[in-house]
Amino acid sequence: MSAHLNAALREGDNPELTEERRKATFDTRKLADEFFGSHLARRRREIAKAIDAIPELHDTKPLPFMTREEKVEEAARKVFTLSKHITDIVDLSNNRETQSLNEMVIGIEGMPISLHFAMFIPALQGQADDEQKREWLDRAIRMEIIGTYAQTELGHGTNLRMLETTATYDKQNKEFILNSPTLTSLKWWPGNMGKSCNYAIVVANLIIDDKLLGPHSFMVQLRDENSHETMPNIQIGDIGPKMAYNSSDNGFLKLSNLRIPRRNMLMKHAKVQEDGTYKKPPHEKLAYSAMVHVRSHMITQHAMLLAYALSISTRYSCIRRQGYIDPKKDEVKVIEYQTQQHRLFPHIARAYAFAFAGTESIRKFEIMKRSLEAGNIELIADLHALTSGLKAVVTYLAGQGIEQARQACGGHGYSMASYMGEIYGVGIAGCTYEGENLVMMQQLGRYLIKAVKSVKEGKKPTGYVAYLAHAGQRHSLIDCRPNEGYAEHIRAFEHIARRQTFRAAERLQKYENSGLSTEQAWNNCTVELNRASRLHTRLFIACNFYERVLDVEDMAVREVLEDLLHLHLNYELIDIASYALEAKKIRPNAVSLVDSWEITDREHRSVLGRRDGHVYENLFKWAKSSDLNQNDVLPSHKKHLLPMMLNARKQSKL
Ligand SMILES: CCCCCCCCC/C=C/C(=O)SCCNC(=O)CCNC(=O)[C@H](O)C(C)(C)COP(=O)(O)OP(=O)(O)OC[C@H]1O[C@@H](n2cnc3c(N)ncnc32)[C@H](O)[C@@H]1OP(=O)(O)O
Ligand SMILES: Cc1cc2nc3c(=O)[nH]c(=O)nc-3n(C[C@H](O)[C@H](O)[C@H](O)COP(=O)(O)OP(=O)(O)OC[C@H]3O[C@@H](n4cnc5c(N)ncnc54)[C@H](O)[C@@H]3O)c2cc1C
Repeated sequence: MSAHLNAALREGDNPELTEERRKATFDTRKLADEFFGSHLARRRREIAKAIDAIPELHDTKPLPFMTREEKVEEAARKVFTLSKHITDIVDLSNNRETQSLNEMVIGIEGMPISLHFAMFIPALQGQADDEQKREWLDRAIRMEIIGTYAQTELGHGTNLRMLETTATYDKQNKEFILNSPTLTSLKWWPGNMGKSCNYAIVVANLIIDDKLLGPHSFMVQLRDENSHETMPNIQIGDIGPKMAYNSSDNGFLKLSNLRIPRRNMLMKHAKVQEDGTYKKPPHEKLAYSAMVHVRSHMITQHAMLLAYALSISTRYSCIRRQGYIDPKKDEVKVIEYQTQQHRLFPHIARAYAFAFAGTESIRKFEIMKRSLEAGNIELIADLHALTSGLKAVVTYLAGQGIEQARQACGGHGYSMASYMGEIYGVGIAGCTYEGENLVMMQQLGRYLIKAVKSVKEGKKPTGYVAYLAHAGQRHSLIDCRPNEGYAEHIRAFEHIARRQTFRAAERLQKYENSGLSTEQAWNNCTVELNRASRLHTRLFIACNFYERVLDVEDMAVREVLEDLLHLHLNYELIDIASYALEAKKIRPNAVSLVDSWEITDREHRSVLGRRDGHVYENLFKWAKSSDLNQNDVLPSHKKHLLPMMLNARKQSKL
């Protein structure tokens, strides 16, 4: 078959999909280059090819058929196999390459070293001093040790000021005594802490001479490096099955006056001298750096989860024929229904918008990290505000999009053969971890209120809040391209976001003037404030999408991205209205838009989303491979239900 715009075109595919792919108006590889960045797009193809050639990296059976224990073992088996090949396949220092490898081989259900790479190593990089990096970071990168990040407790996850785990400095012995004083102080949730990790960075309240100094990070050995048995003064275990992520052993940890050397407190920022002298960090929140790191990387990850769901659903919508538009003709592909298009296409636009926003948030994080290395803490507040809002808005909207994509698949979308249940379960976990969304929105709310206050003092706001300036001084976020198409949409968006932020600020001021305490006044308007934070963040996403599209050189790719941008801006602005015209324009490119994500069957693990479109025959094959079908009569049936029925028949004959 001649080289085609849609690189997914293959001999032998379901003709329904082939027909769709022939409609492509752009080169899907060029769009993949825009979505991932050309380097990562190329590397993902190379990684996928490398994995194809290593059978022991493939799923031994579909994950949904595995028990929890089998899942944990399968993930561990693959991690072990990967450790023998990983340096031939990826650049270990490239977070997005390792993330792609992880998602293609292990999948999204978690694995014994996900927290190791997601938080343990970043926390060491951000908070260990040079000597501590030499002692632990190098070993962690070589995977000689496996770590996690243990901050959340049974009783507290959001309110870090109230964490109960204590780290009391014993000057005499130059040691910290770590203790879980209450049941609610048990560390609870940390990924891979139950069974897999042998180290953890434990966040505990530092106490020196009875003075409480707040949360600090401590390196704690959980298990013997050789026997992997639990260390003395430690009780540890798995917290049990979750809604999803069940290849991960999220754990609990009880510390009983465990003694660790003074040098086990991470001392890049805050320090404790041998005599107990405490040196404050240059910024109190530097200890929170690992969370900001994950939040800045979650945006692209959740854009990818949304892309998984939409790839599955859009391809399936083009092979599924159901019902008629013209009763005199054949049953139509469900993608032809306006309602199906409005269910999918705005979320396809969002997946691109979120991916572009995510690239920007990672870029901003790297800039902040470099300026921090140079001793400059100025960018911390801006990045915290940006990543708090993006993490909350993108995880929530991506979750909504995944669920719409599932529903668009009808009954088969509800089968785990679609894999949608897992994608959704992992997607919405992001609404909770790394800071519950409504709480993170309030962090951005604080930032916006401060911006309004400075505008009212006559100062000119800059950066992402420039649009809050008074008319006349007003700066639009798209000032560098004021007259391009859609600029009016952006200005309308800025107007709505500005109005909401000032409305929330005025309401806060009114409550404060009425004599309410700051906290009470704040609580009374958090709904308005969160609305302002949501609009501010969605404005950022829209502006970033606008800028990215206008930078695209390939005209065919730029045209389809402009179609998506137009749909996105209208959808965002009206929020619920549908735009048939735009949807029609996108319709011919629907499959090619999702093919451009180049998500392999191995990666999305969905029978419905198969690239070749051969769904029904494979759905039946999938069902037949269920464990439950291995015996004609289930052993458990023989043990329980059969005797029950035989007894019932005996009884009825008496
Ligand atoms: C799919 C693949 C998956 C890939 C795998 C991913 C796996 C991930 C697994 C999950 C891991 C976890 O969940 S780890 C645990 C995650 N936990 C969390 O995120 C906890 C969330 N809670 C918090 O972060 C905090 O409690 C927070 C809500 C910010 C409130 O903290 P405080 O009370 O200390 O601070 P506040 O009083 O609110 O604010 C005081 C000032 O500090 C600033 N401030 C607060 N936090 C800041 C920060 N991080 N950086 C900079 N500045 C900060 C505020 O802006 C204020 O500035 P001013 O306004 O100027 O005063
Ligand atoms: C899959 C998964 C993996 C995780 N992995 C880790 C890990 O590796 N390491 C780790 O340390 N933790 C981990 N966590 C824990 C996670 O970080 C916390 O669950 C999260 O921070 C939320 O805190 P919480 O559970 O205390 O929720 P809560 O704060 O109890 O939330 C309950 C409700 O209270 C509301 N609420 C709380 N405070 C406020 C407020 N100030 N204003 C308004 N509303 C408020 C919330 O919005 C929410 O609606 C993980 C969690 C999950 C689900």
